[in-house]
Amino acid sequence: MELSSIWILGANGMVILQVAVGALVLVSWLYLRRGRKVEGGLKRYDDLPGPKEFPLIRSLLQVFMYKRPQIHNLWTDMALKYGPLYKFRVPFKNFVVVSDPRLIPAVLGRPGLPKTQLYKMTRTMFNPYGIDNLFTYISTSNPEWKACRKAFAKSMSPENIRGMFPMMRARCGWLCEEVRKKGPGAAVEVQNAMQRLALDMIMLSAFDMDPHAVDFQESVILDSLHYVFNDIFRKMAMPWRQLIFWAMPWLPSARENKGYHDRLYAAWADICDNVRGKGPYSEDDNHFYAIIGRMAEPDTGKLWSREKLMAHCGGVVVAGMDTTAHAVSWAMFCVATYPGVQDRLAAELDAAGLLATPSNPEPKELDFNIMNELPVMDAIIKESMRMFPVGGSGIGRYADRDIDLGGYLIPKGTEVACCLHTMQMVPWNFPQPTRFDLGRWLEDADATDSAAAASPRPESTPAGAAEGASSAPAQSPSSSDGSSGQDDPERRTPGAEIAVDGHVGQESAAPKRRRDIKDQRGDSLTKPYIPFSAGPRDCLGQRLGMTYVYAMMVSICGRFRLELDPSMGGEAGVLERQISAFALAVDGGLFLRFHDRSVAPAEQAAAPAAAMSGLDTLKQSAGGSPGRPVFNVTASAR
Ligand code: HEM
Repeated sequence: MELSSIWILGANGMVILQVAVGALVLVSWLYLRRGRKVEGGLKRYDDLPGPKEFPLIRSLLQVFMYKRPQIHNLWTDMALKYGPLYKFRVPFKNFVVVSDPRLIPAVLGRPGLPKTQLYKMTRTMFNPYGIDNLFTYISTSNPEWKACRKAFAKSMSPENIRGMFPMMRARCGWLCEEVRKKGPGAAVEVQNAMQRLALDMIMLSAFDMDPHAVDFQESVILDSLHYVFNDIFRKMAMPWRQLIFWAMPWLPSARENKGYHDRLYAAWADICDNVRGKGPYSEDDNHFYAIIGRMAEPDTGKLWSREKLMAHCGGVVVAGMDTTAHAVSWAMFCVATYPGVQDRLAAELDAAGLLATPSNPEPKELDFNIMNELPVMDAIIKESMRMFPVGGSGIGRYADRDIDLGGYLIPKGTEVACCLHTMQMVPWNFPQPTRFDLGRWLEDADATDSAAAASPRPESTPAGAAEGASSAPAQSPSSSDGSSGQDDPERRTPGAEIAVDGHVGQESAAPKRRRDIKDQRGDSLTKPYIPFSAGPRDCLGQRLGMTYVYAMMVSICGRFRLELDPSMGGEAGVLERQISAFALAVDGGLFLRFHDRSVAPAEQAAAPAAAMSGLDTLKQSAGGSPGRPVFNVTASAR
């Protein structure tokens, strides 16, 4: 203000002016604040941070401009920018994306939120009648979901899984023999190979049926599933696709679509007939096929219809097969790629007698209990499931009422994404999240030696972190919990009798699991490590799945030294080709070279390069997204 004005106003006038300005500022602030509050003292959804919006299309442009199949990376990149709770709007749909573990109970806990209706679209994978299965029931208040969940859980007891273990071991050994036959250094598309192994294991475990997928027979299930997965994603993006097929069934694409679906339904129906054929079952038979074969309608007491059985049998196969296969594939990728990891693992397996060498070509037979004594393996599996959670862009929930999330009123109808990848790959939950760091899971400091920088993504802390509860969640070092009881970290590792600080019988310098895993208990739903999801809809088969993963990893890593095939373009090439399909996968296949540890390096060098055959993948020629593997074993080499 100029001196002349002071002179005009005088000293008192200046004071009055200052008070007036101050009052104006205060009143405006109070007014604005009042405008931002809604009933109950909550802030408005509109006030959440989030990406730029345009008229009509809102943030749709960001989705199209992003590498579309990498939706998990889009969620994570935005979380790095907008914080642990942000909004994302496209025409007719409002989203919030949550990566603050303290908000998990409100989303995934009890009562939590129902699943998004998108899950219903996966029903076409299992039957043409729109019948639900455990995975597609929307609400936990549905009595059918409750009854199934309770009944099926009995088949996942540690005793049952222990009983299945010899089968798992044999099947893993069988796969290793097939790979050995290819010769030293064979390049194997591991996603396909692990799907074959996992399909055999889940079919044998659940139904006592042997699809012989590891010996590379044609598999209708694998062949059709790939097409059907893609079809579901396409229908989500283009809802009119179904209408076109329905209205014009003579179109070649419509006929192809029907053909794939019909073949898959026939496979599920075959399983149902097998289940029925083995019955009737006694009440104390807790095999999965017996439990499902006894399931009856509560009102009539009649056994489930064939159609309903189809929905549930197919559901278990798909839920168990694809997840397990991709979890193992990612773990193998980590072993092959991150420096020092393979050597540490080899030392641990060697000490346990589980490593093949030229002088000891057949390692000790894998024992169910020994898996609890391999902390490095344990850490590798956990860390790979942190960085590459197969449920990548899930978990989708839906606000069926107005809810309070982190102090914001989220209106009814909002889609609530609890993206596992985001939750596990942001620095406020895991410091240096793109670093493959065994030290997160082991007590010894050396573990961090086997870490490596992994991703081109910046590791910034959130700029626009939502106010209130979501700005800086507690860091969590290690394993998750959930509410089903199965995912207690101690029990999730195979075998009920895990030694948490275990590595029994080794000298004190040996690595140990972190003791603080125990501290996680009692606070189960607020940990950011949730590769099996959390709460009442967490993974029913996580104990079984982890046992598969351990058995596969120990068998394969004990017999082969893994190397990322040069055609993959190194770690960056693989990360670039990640896609959020039904599970987090590598587009076009993940090729690793398998070097037989029982063959001396000099002999390996002299041996002819392996011809790739049944273990390979081809580019999908029709129906699927280009570059995705097909599972046709008759396919020739890439
Ligand atoms: C390493 C292996 C596995 C991983 C990482 C995994 C992960 C998951 C995740 C993240 C979910 C929650 C999905 C969602 O809400 O969208 C889930 C659900 C489920 N999983 Fe798994 N899974 C694995 C193995 C298995 C196996 C072997 C089985 C079967 C026998 C199985 C059966 C199920 C079922 C039935 C559900 C739905 C449960 C419900 O909604 O009540 N999973 N799994």
